[in-house]
Amino acid sequence: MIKVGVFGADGRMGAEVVKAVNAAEDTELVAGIDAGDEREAVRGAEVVVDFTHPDAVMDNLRWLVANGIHAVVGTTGFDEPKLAELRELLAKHPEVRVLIAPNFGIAAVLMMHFAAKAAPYFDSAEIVELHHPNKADAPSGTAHRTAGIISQARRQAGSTAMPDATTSEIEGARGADVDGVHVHALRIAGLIAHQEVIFGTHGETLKIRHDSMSRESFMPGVLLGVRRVAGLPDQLTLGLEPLLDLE
Ligand SMILES: NC(=O)C1=CN([C@@H]2O[C@H](COP(=O)(O)OP(=O)(O)OC[C@H]3O[C@@H](n4cnc5c(N)ncnc54)[C@H](OP(=O)(O)O)[C@@H]3O)[C@@H](O)[C@H]2O)C=CC1
Ligand SMILES: O=C(O)C1=N[C@H](C(=O)O)C[C@H](O)C1
Repeated sequence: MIKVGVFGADGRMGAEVVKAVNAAEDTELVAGIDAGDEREAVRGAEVVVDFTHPDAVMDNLRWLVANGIHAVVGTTGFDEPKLAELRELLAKHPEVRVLIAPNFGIAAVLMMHFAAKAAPYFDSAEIVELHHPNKADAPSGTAHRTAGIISQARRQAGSTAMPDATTSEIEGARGADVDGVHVHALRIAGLIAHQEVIFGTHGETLKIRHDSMSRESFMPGVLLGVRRVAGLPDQLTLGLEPLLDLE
Protein backbone atom coordinates (compact mmCIF):
# COMPACT_ATOMS: atom_id res chain seq x y z
CA MET A 1 0.00 0.00 0.00
CA ILE A 2 1.28 3.44 -0.91
CA LYS A 3 0.53 5.94 1.87
CA VAL A 4 -0.84 9.14 0.31
CA GLY A 5 -1.60 12.63 1.62
CA VAL A 6 -3.66 15.23 -0.24
CA PHE A 7 -3.15 19.01 -0.10
CA GLY A 8 -6.28 20.90 -1.18
CA ALA A 9 -8.50 17.97 -0.20
CA ASP A 10 -11.76 19.95 -0.11
CA GLY A 11 -11.15 21.60 -3.49
CA ARG A 12 -12.66 20.56 -6.82
CA MET A 13 -9.64 18.42 -7.74
CA GLY A 14 -8.50 17.44 -4.24
CA ALA A 15 -11.89 15.95 -3.37
CA GLU A 16 -11.71 13.80 -6.50
CA VAL A 17 -8.17 12.68 -5.58
CA VAL A 18 -9.34 11.66 -2.08
CA LYS A 19 -12.07 9.50 -3.70
CA ALA A 20 -9.61 7.94 -6.16
CA VAL A 21 -7.02 7.18 -3.46
CA ASN A 22 -9.69 5.59 -1.26
CA ALA A 23 -11.02 3.53 -4.16
CA ALA A 24 -7.68 2.19 -5.46
CA GLU A 25 -6.50 -1.13 -4.07
CA ASP A 26 -2.86 -0.14 -3.73
CA THR A 27 -3.19 3.33 -2.13
CA GLU A 28 -4.18 4.38 1.37
CA LEU A 29 -5.16 7.92 2.45
CA VAL A 30 -3.15 9.22 5.40
CA ALA A 31 -4.86 12.62 5.53
CA GLY A 32 -6.28 15.34 3.35
CA ILE A 33 -5.77 18.96 4.37
CA ASP A 34 -6.80 22.41 3.22
CA ALA A 35 -5.64 25.99 3.70
CA GLY A 36 -5.10 26.66 7.42
CA ASP A 37 -4.78 22.97 8.38
CA GLU A 38 -1.55 21.61 9.88
CA ARG A 39 0.69 19.92 7.31
CA GLU A 40 1.84 17.61 10.14
CA ALA A 41 -1.36 15.61 9.47
CA VAL A 42 0.27 14.09 6.37
CA ARG A 43 3.48 13.03 8.13
CA GLY A 44 3.72 9.30 7.47
CA ALA A 45 2.65 9.72 3.86
CA GLU A 46 5.14 8.51 1.23
CA VAL A 47 3.58 10.70 -1.46
CA VAL A 48 1.53 13.89 -1.21
CA VAL A 49 -0.69 15.05 -4.07
CA ASP A 50 -1.03 18.85 -4.33
CA PHE A 51 -3.97 20.53 -6.03
CA THR A 52 -4.05 23.87 -4.20
CA HIS A 53 -3.31 27.32 -5.63
CA PRO A 54 -0.42 28.80 -7.63
CA ASP A 55 0.34 31.09 -4.64
CA ALA A 56 0.37 28.22 -2.11
CA VAL A 57 2.19 25.40 -3.87
CA MET A 58 5.79 26.51 -3.32
CA ASP A 59 5.37 26.70 0.48
CA ASN A 60 3.86 23.22 0.38
CA LEU A 61 6.78 21.91 -1.67
CA ARG A 62 9.34 23.52 0.65
CA TRP A 63 7.77 21.57 3.53
CA LEU A 64 7.43 18.28 1.63
CA VAL A 65 10.98 18.27 0.29
CA ALA A 66 12.42 19.21 3.70
CA ASN A 67 10.48 16.31 5.21
CA GLY A 68 11.56 13.74 2.62
CA ILE A 69 8.07 13.24 1.12
CA HIS A 70 7.62 12.71 -2.64
CA ALA A 71 5.18 15.09 -4.36
CA VAL A 72 2.76 14.71 -7.25
CA VAL A 73 1.75 18.24 -8.19
CA GLY A 74 -1.16 19.27 -10.38
CA THR A 75 -1.26 22.87 -9.23
CA THR A 76 -0.42 25.23 -12.08
CA GLY A 77 1.48 28.51 -12.31
CA PHE A 78 5.08 27.24 -12.30
CA ASP A 79 7.58 29.60 -13.91
CA GLU A 80 11.38 29.39 -14.23
CA PRO A 81 12.14 31.14 -10.88
CA LYS A 82 9.88 28.69 -9.00
CA LEU A 83 11.43 25.70 -10.77
CA ALA A 84 14.94 26.99 -10.10
CA GLU A 85 14.17 27.28 -6.38
CA LEU A 86 12.69 23.79 -6.37
CA ARG A 87 15.80 22.34 -8.05
CA GLU A 88 17.95 23.99 -5.34
CA LEU A 89 15.76 22.52 -2.59
CA LEU A 90 15.86 19.07 -4.16
CA ALA A 91 19.64 19.15 -4.46
CA LYS A 92 19.78 19.15 -0.64
CA HIS A 93 17.42 16.13 -0.45
CA PRO A 94 18.55 13.68 -3.14
CA GLU A 95 16.10 10.99 -2.00
CA VAL A 96 13.02 13.11 -2.86
CA ARG A 97 11.16 13.01 -6.19
CA VAL A 98 8.71 15.63 -7.48
CA LEU A 99 6.41 15.20 -10.47
CA ILE A 100 4.69 18.35 -11.74
CA ALA A 101 2.16 17.98 -14.54
CA PRO A 102 -0.07 20.82 -15.76
CA ASN A 103 -2.56 18.24 -16.97
CA PHE A 104 -3.04 14.66 -15.72
CA GLY A 105 -5.60 13.80 -18.40
CA ILE A 106 -4.07 11.12 -20.62
CA ALA A 107 -5.90 12.50 -23.67
CA ALA A 108 -4.70 16.00 -22.81
CA VAL A 109 -1.10 14.77 -22.74
CA LEU A 110 -1.67 13.13 -26.13
CA MET A 111 -3.17 16.38 -27.47
CA MET A 112 0.04 18.21 -26.50
CA HIS A 113 2.19 15.42 -27.97
CA PHE A 114 0.32 15.51 -31.29
CA ALA A 115 0.48 19.33 -31.34
CA ALA A 116 4.27 19.16 -31.07
CA LYS A 117 4.41 16.67 -33.96
CA ALA A 118 2.15 18.84 -36.16
CA ALA A 119 3.77 22.20 -35.40
CA PRO A 120 6.60 22.17 -37.99
CA TYR A 121 4.17 21.52 -40.87
CA PHE A 122 2.07 24.70 -40.49
CA ASP A 123 2.56 28.46 -40.94
CA SER A 124 0.20 29.40 -38.10
CA ALA A 125 -0.66 27.98 -34.69
CA GLU A 126 -2.91 29.44 -32.02
CA ILE A 127 -4.43 28.01 -28.85
CA VAL A 128 -7.93 28.48 -27.47
CA GLU A 129 -8.36 27.20 -23.92
CA LEU A 130 -11.80 27.08 -22.33
CA HIS A 131 -12.41 26.56 -18.60
CA HIS A 132 -14.93 26.96 -15.78
CA PRO A 133 -15.15 30.54 -14.47
CA ASN A 134 -13.73 29.67 -11.00
CA LYS A 135 -10.28 28.97 -12.38
CA ALA A 136 -7.58 31.10 -10.68
CA ASP A 137 -5.05 31.38 -13.48
CA ALA A 138 -5.10 32.44 -17.13
CA PRO A 139 -3.88 31.19 -19.44
CA SER A 140 -4.13 27.63 -18.15
CA GLY A 141 -1.03 25.63 -17.28
CA THR A 142 -1.88 23.29 -20.15
CA ALA A 143 -2.05 26.15 -22.66
CA HIS A 144 1.22 27.51 -21.34
CA ARG A 145 2.96 24.17 -21.79
CA THR A 146 1.37 23.58 -25.20
CA ALA A 147 2.59 26.98 -26.40
CA GLY A 148 6.07 26.13 -25.11
CA ILE A 149 6.28 22.82 -26.93
CA ILE A 150 4.84 24.20 -30.18
CA SER A 151 7.33 27.00 -30.05
CA GLN A 152 10.22 24.59 -29.36
CA ALA A 153 9.14 22.30 -32.22
CA ARG A 154 8.94 25.27 -34.62
CA ARG A 155 12.36 26.53 -33.51
CA GLN A 156 13.91 23.09 -34.00
CA ALA A 157 12.36 22.87 -37.47
CA GLY A 158 13.63 26.35 -38.41
CA SER A 159 10.06 27.66 -38.99
CA THR A 160 9.75 31.32 -39.94
CA ALA A 161 7.58 33.82 -38.00
CA MET A 162 3.83 33.21 -38.15
CA PRO A 163 2.00 35.48 -40.61
CA ASP A 164 0.14 38.30 -38.82
CA ALA A 165 -0.39 41.73 -40.35
CA THR A 166 -2.09 43.23 -37.28
CA THR A 167 -0.90 46.80 -36.75
CA SER A 168 -3.81 48.08 -34.69
CA GLU A 169 -5.79 46.27 -32.00
CA ILE A 170 -7.77 46.70 -28.83
CA GLU A 171 -5.45 45.33 -26.13
CA GLY A 172 -6.05 41.62 -25.66
CA ALA A 173 -7.85 41.08 -28.95
CA ARG A 174 -5.05 38.80 -30.16
CA GLY A 175 -4.84 36.99 -26.83
CA ALA A 176 -1.67 36.52 -24.80
CA ASP A 177 1.66 35.93 -26.49
CA VAL A 178 3.17 32.85 -24.80
CA ASP A 179 6.54 31.91 -26.27
CA GLY A 180 5.44 33.50 -29.56
CA VAL A 181 2.16 31.54 -29.71
CA HIS A 182 -1.13 33.43 -29.25
CA VAL A 183 -3.31 31.96 -26.48
CA HIS A 184 -6.96 32.88 -25.99
CA ALA A 185 -8.50 32.06 -22.58
CA LEU A 186 -12.29 31.66 -22.29
CA ARG A 187 -14.06 31.32 -18.93
CA ILE A 188 -17.54 29.89 -19.46
CA ALA A 189 -20.08 28.67 -16.87
CA GLY A 190 -20.87 24.99 -17.37
CA LEU A 191 -17.46 24.07 -18.81
CA ILE A 192 -14.72 22.10 -17.02
CA ALA A 193 -11.45 22.00 -19.01
CA HIS A 194 -11.05 22.15 -22.79
CA GLN A 195 -8.44 23.18 -25.32
CA GLU A 196 -8.23 23.53 -29.06
CA VAL A 197 -4.96 23.94 -30.93
CA ILE A 198 -5.54 25.38 -34.40
CA PHE A 199 -2.91 25.00 -37.09
CA GLY A 200 -3.12 26.51 -40.55
CA THR A 201 -1.26 26.60 -43.84
CA HIS A 202 -2.20 27.22 -47.48
CA GLY A 203 -5.72 25.87 -48.01
CA GLU A 204 -5.65 23.56 -44.97
CA THR A 205 -6.23 23.68 -41.24
CA LEU A 206 -5.81 21.10 -38.51
CA LYS A 207 -7.63 21.37 -35.18
CA ILE A 208 -6.62 19.22 -32.23
CA ARG A 209 -9.19 19.39 -29.45
CA HIS A 210 -9.24 17.95 -25.99
CA ASP A 211 -12.24 17.99 -23.60
CA SER A 212 -12.33 16.98 -19.94
CA MET A 213 -16.02 16.41 -19.26
CA SER A 214 -15.46 15.51 -15.59
CA ARG A 215 -12.64 15.79 -13.08
CA GLU A 216 -12.54 11.98 -12.88
CA SER A 217 -10.73 12.27 -16.23
CA PHE A 218 -7.58 13.37 -14.40
CA MET A 219 -7.52 10.48 -11.89
CA PRO A 220 -5.83 7.70 -13.92
CA GLY A 221 -2.95 10.11 -14.53
CA VAL A 222 -2.79 11.19 -10.88
CA LEU A 223 -2.74 7.57 -9.67
CA LEU A 224 -0.07 6.72 -12.25
CA GLY A 225 2.00 9.57 -10.80
CA VAL A 226 1.43 8.36 -7.22
CA ARG A 227 2.51 4.83 -8.15
CA ARG A 228 5.59 5.84 -10.12
CA VAL A 229 6.94 9.04 -8.52
CA ALA A 230 9.28 7.37 -5.99
CA GLY A 231 11.01 5.41 -8.77
CA LEU A 232 11.49 8.24 -11.26
CA PRO A 233 15.10 8.62 -12.43
CA ASP A 234 15.17 12.42 -12.14
CA GLN A 235 14.45 14.33 -8.96
CA LEU A 236 12.18 16.74 -10.84
CA THR A 237 9.95 15.49 -13.67
CA LEU A 238 7.86 17.97 -15.66
CA GLY A 239 4.82 16.54 -17.41
CA LEU A 240 3.35 13.06 -17.53
CA GLU A 241 4.99 12.27 -20.90
CA PRO A 242 7.94 10.21 -19.56
CA LEU A 243 5.54 8.01 -17.56
CA LEU A 244 3.61 7.30 -20.77
CA ASP A 245 6.80 6.68 -22.80
CA LEU A 246 5.87 9.64 -24.98
CA GLU A 247 9.14 11.55 -25.22
N1 LIG B 1 -2.77 19.16 -13.44
C1 LIG B 1 -4.06 18.92 -13.68
O1 LIG B 1 -4.42 17.91 -14.31
C2 LIG B 1 -5.07 19.87 -13.13
C3 LIG B 1 -4.66 20.97 -12.47
N2 LIG B 1 -5.56 21.79 -11.88
C4 LIG B 1 -4.97 22.87 -11.07
O2 LIG B 1 -5.13 22.52 -9.70
C5 LIG B 1 -5.23 23.70 -8.91
C6 LIG B 1 -6.47 23.61 -8.03
O3 LIG B 1 -7.63 23.61 -8.84
P1 LIG B 1 -9.08 23.37 -8.21
O4 LIG B 1 -9.13 22.08 -7.48
O5 LIG B 1 -10.04 23.65 -9.30
O6 LIG B 1 -9.11 24.58 -7.14
P2 LIG B 1 -10.03 24.73 -5.84
O7 LIG B 1 -10.02 26.19 -5.51
O8 LIG B 1 -11.33 24.04 -6.03
O9 LIG B 1 -9.24 23.93 -4.72
C7 LIG B 1 -8.05 24.36 -4.16
C8 LIG B 1 -8.06 23.87 -2.72
O10 LIG B 1 -6.77 24.08 -2.18
C9 LIG B 1 -6.93 24.57 -0.87
N3 LIG B 1 -5.72 25.28 -0.48
C10 LIG B 1 -5.33 26.55 -0.77
N4 LIG B 1 -4.13 26.78 -0.21
C11 LIG B 1 -3.75 25.64 0.43
C12 LIG B 1 -2.61 25.26 1.17
N5 LIG B 1 -1.61 26.12 1.40
N6 LIG B 1 -2.54 24.00 1.67
C13 LIG B 1 -3.55 23.12 1.48
N7 LIG B 1 -4.66 23.43 0.79
C14 LIG B 1 -4.76 24.68 0.26
C15 LIG B 1 -8.16 25.46 -0.97
O11 LIG B 1 -8.68 25.67 0.33
P3 LIG B 1 -9.54 27.02 0.61
O12 LIG B 1 -10.70 26.94 -0.30
O13 LIG B 1 -9.84 26.89 2.06
O14 LIG B 1 -8.61 28.16 0.26
C16 LIG B 1 -9.05 24.59 -1.84
O15 LIG B 1 -9.76 23.63 -1.08
C17 LIG B 1 -5.21 24.86 -9.91
O16 LIG B 1 -3.89 25.35 -10.01
C18 LIG B 1 -5.63 24.22 -11.21
O17 LIG B 1 -5.17 24.89 -12.34
C19 LIG B 1 -6.88 21.58 -11.97
C20 LIG B 1 -7.37 20.53 -12.68
C21 LIG B 1 -6.50 19.56 -13.31
O1 LIG C 1 -8.11 24.70 -13.25
C1 LIG C 1 -8.51 23.73 -13.95
O2 LIG C 1 -9.67 23.34 -13.93
C2 LIG C 1 -7.52 23.04 -14.79
N1 LIG C 1 -6.27 23.38 -14.69
C3 LIG C 1 -5.19 22.83 -15.41
C4 LIG C 1 -4.55 23.87 -16.28
O3 LIG C 1 -4.43 25.03 -15.85
O4 LIG C 1 -4.14 23.55 -17.39
C5 LIG C 1 -5.55 21.55 -16.12
C6 LIG C 1 -6.93 21.54 -16.70
O5 LIG C 1 -6.93 22.39 -17.79
C7 LIG C 1 -7.96 21.94 -15.66
